[in-house]
Formats: sequence, structure tokens, C-alpha cells
Amino acid sequence: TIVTNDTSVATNQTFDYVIVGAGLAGITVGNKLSGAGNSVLIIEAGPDPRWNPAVYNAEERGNLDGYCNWQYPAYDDEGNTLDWTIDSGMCIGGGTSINGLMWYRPTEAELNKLETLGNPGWNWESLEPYMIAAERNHPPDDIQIAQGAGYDPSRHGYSGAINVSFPTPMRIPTVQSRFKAALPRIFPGLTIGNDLSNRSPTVSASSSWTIWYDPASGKNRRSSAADGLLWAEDQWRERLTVLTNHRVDRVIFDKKLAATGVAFSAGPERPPSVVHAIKEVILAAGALQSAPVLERSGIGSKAVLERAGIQQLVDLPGVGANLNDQPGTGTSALVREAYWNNTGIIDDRILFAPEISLVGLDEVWGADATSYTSALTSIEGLESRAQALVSVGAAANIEGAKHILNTTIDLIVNSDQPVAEFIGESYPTILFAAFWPSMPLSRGHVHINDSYPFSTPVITPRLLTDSFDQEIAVAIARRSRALFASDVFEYVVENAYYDPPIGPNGTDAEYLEWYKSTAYGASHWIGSTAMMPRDLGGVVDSNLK
Ligand SMILES: Cc1cc2nc3c(=O)[nH]c(=O)nc-3n(C[C@H](O)[C@H](O)[C@H](O)COP(=O)(O)OP(=O)(O)OC[C@H]3O[C@@H](n4cnc5c(N)ncnc54)[C@H](O)[C@@H]3O)c2cc1C
Repeated sequence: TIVTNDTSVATNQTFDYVIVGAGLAGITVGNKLSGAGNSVLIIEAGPDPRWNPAVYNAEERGNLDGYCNWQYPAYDDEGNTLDWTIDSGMCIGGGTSINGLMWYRPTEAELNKLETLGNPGWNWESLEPYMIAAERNHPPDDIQIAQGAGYDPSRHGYSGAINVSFPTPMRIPTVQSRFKAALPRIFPGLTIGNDLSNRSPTVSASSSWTIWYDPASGKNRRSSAADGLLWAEDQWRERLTVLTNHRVDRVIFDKKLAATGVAFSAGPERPPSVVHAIKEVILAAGALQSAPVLERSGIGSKAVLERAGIQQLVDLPGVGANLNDQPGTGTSALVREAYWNNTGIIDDRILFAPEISLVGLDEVWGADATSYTSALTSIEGLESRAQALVSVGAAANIEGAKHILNTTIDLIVNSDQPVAEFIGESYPTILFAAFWPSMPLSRGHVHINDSYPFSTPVITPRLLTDSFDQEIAVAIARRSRALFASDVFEYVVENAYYDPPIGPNGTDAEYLEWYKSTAYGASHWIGSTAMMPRDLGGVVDSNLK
């Protein structure tokens, strides 16, 4: 494997495959294609980060300080910038070099919906073997299990490239057990399980991480896509080249619209170069950049391309629409001074297996759930939701919007899939609950504004614009207060802290205002190049073409 920032390895060269982006998808595909004997070039906008302890040492990730991060601005519908920025990986490893390292699998029902969306063969049966093959699980030992860890041996792989384990040591055992005691009280009916990957379908458990404990250094090392599939000696490839610090402008097509290469450059002042692909160009620039690269290449909606002064090659109005992330926020509660030296509750480290609860409608609303779901499943409701998305450019057409919304609604209403993720954490001086609606119906968009490759994409997340997402948000924010006010926690913490303040009898409107003013994207962006039939607003088909 060659990793370099030397432009000449690619300029006017020819490879079997050219891949845009060395993130999770780009590295995985590059590893497999080069392993099968193909010559492969991956072009990555950011640097090689393997020297940086904030990347490789999970415990130092708090020191990243913007390293390996695009930190995009976010916009509202009027084009004003929001007061939070979007974290997104910008180095080899992409998001996996800076992410929160939580590892658990989707459910069978969730994966089978890929097929329902119009993608034959994309289902649990075909995809589960890949999840098993990717993972190298290190089961928790007796001490970790005593401190809250758990796992179901049948749900994991043991010989893959991505290391998965609980932190060594687990730490703060009192808080682990306190969260396990308190969460079923605020979400009645919630089961405390032993493994987030075997939820059926809702559960609460301590989460394992994509880390491995290196006894030589005593560190818990990040197992990013790069660590597992690029830098590891047993994954080195004879015919793989990774070009760092170069940005792809656009894909180049021949007269029959077959992709023949890409144009790229090292910086705004540097001359553009071209590299040729014999077999395929693979776009793996993530949910926030793949659509902009397509648009700069002439593939997208007429209005966007005209505004940017780009000649349209393919009319594909779904490009950049349907952008989806979970609206995250959190509640902190100051630990009482009497416990500041109690390392079962807090210490000065940030490595901790958080207790993650995946809760469904029943756990959030109990017997009242049906009053919320009848609004969700009404035909008029679906129609007006779809119209609202099309009118703001968040969906390509009404039928497509209805199809996507229905897929999510069906998972929520008929398969009891989780509507919220609620995460109990401990940091130096505070206990923290992070949470978000897990299957939001709100949608936004990402587009280019001009043809210039070094311009930032215009990302309009439109978080919490759907009334159902708002209802979930209010409900879980209320539970965060109940969590820290419960008798399980009240002896440990001062009351939960809200800014803007919410009184003990806060109204739904106050909770919603608080939620909206503190919410940010939870960094799980999807949807902007949807895999779906084209007439429904899809961008790639089930062969990823
Ligand atoms: C802060 C944060 C926390 C997260 N926490 C978790 C978690 O705990 N658990 C979990 O499962 N997931 C988490 N995620 C999500 C996970 O990391 C992503 O889903 C995953 O990395 C997406 O993979 P990808 O290949 O689609 O995109 P990415 O990993 O983002 O890779 C895309 C790559 O393309 C490059 N690129 C973009 N444009 C260009 C261009 N024009 N030319 C060349 N290169 C380009 C980028 O620099 C990037 O390296 C988190 C993400 C973030 C950012």
C-alpha cells in the first residue's frame, strides 16, 4: 500500500478503480478490490492521521480540537447559518477516525426495509454475514461483566478486521448500575439486556466500542476503518495507492455517460489534474459530499445545476435531497461535592461504556402511544408530510417521499423499532444524558451553490421540522429530568441543568424551545444519494450504479 500526498502518483495515471474518499466505505471497498488483484487509487481530501494520539488513543479523543474535521456550517431554510457546526471526518478513516466509537448492529426489521425501499436482495439474510465478517470481538472478562458489560456470543464475529471490546478497565461501576436501575423507571417496560446487538427490538445495555486494548502501551486504541483495513500489516496491498490532501472536483464521463476518471487538485491555487479509471469510479465521499461531487459532475436537479452554472448531464432531482440526521441534545447534572472523589461515579477519564437505551413507542408513551400513532398512520397525514418535504426541496417527488416516510412509520408502528436513543454517561464533574429521536421523519438537503470544488456544501439539516420528531423530543427531554430527579440519582447529583431554563412544571412548549435551541446533528447523516428506484427520487440503484 502506498500512502502519499504526491500528486504525481495519480496525474494522468490509469487505475482499474478510482475511489473518492478514504472513509469507512472507501477504505473497505478499496481493501477488497485491491485484495482481488485490481489496481486501486483512493483520493482523500484530508491527511494521514495515524501519528496523532487524539485519533489512535480512544481516551485522548477529547483533544482532537477540530483535527480531521470538515466542521461544516449548517443553514436554516432562509439560508442563515445556524449556531452549531457539523462534525464530519476529513482524513484517512473519515468519520471512523473521529467518531464516538459506539458499536452495535441494526435489527433484522431495519435491514429488511432496504429491500422494501426497492432494492432486491438487500436484506438481513444477505447482509448479516458481512457484519459478522467485519468484526473481531473481544468478549468482556469477568471483571468487566461484574461492572456492567455483557454480550451474546451468537451475535458477533471473531476474526474480522474491526476490533470491538468494552473499555479496559470498564470504570465507574456505581454509575453503570445506577443507570441500569433508573432507566426502566423513566421508560416503563424497558428491558435491561446484555447486548445491544441482540435487541428484540428495544433494549438497554452498556455499549461496546470499536477499540482494542494494547497491553504494551496500556492504551485503548481506536479501531477505525483505517486501523483495521489499511494500516494493519496483514492488510497491506501491492496495488493500492491512497493519495491524501487532494480534493476531487468532479467525475469525468464519456459520450455514453460511462465514468472514465476524475478531476482533482491539491488546493484552490493548484492546477487541476485528471486520473483515469478502466473499470469504475466509486464515489464514497460520505453523505455530505457525495451529492456535491455528483452535482459538480452535471448530475442533479436542473434548478441546482443552473444556479451553479453547471451543464446538466443527467436529470436526477433526488441528488442531495432526503438528507437525514438525528437531532441530538443532552442534559447534564452536576455531581454533588461529596462524591467528587468517588471513582465509582466520576473520575478524570472519558472512557466509559455508556448505558444506551433504545426505546420504542410503548416505553415512551405506554397506553397513550396509540393516540400518537393514529396521527402518524393517517393517509392525510402522510400526504401532507410528503407535500411539505417536496415544497422545501427535501424530497424529489410526492410518491417517493411517501414511500420513504411509510417505510420508517411502518418500522415504528408495526415492528416496535426504537423511536429514541437515550445514552447515560459520566464525565469529570457531571453525569450526562445524551438523546435523540432515532428515526426522525424530518428531512433536509445538501447542495452546491457554485461550481468551485473548494466551496463548502450548503447543508440545510431541517432538524425537528416534523411534528412527530418534536413530540418524541419533548417526551425524552422530560425523561432526562425525571432520570436525574429519581431517587436513584438525586442523592448523587444536583438537579438537571437546562439553558434556557425550564421550571419544574415546564410546559411542552418550553421543553421544545429548549430542545430546538440546543439541538445539533448527532453525526449519523444518511439519505442524500438514496438507493431507490429512480422514479421515486433514488440516486443509485441496487447495484450501486
Ligand atoms: C463525530 C462523529 C461521531 C460519530 N459517532 C459514531 C458512533 O459512535 N458509532 C457509529 O457507528 N457511527 C458514528 N459516527 C458515524 C460514522 O463515523 C459514519 O457513519 C461513517 O464514517 C460514514 O462512512 P462514509 O464512508 O460514508 O463517510 P466518511 O467516513 O465521512 O468518509 C468520507 C471521506 O470522503 C472524504 N471526502 C469528502 N469529499 C471529498 C472530495 N471531494 N475529495 C476527496 N475526498 C473527499 C472525506 O474527507 C472523508 O474522509 C459518527 C460520526 C461522527 C462525525
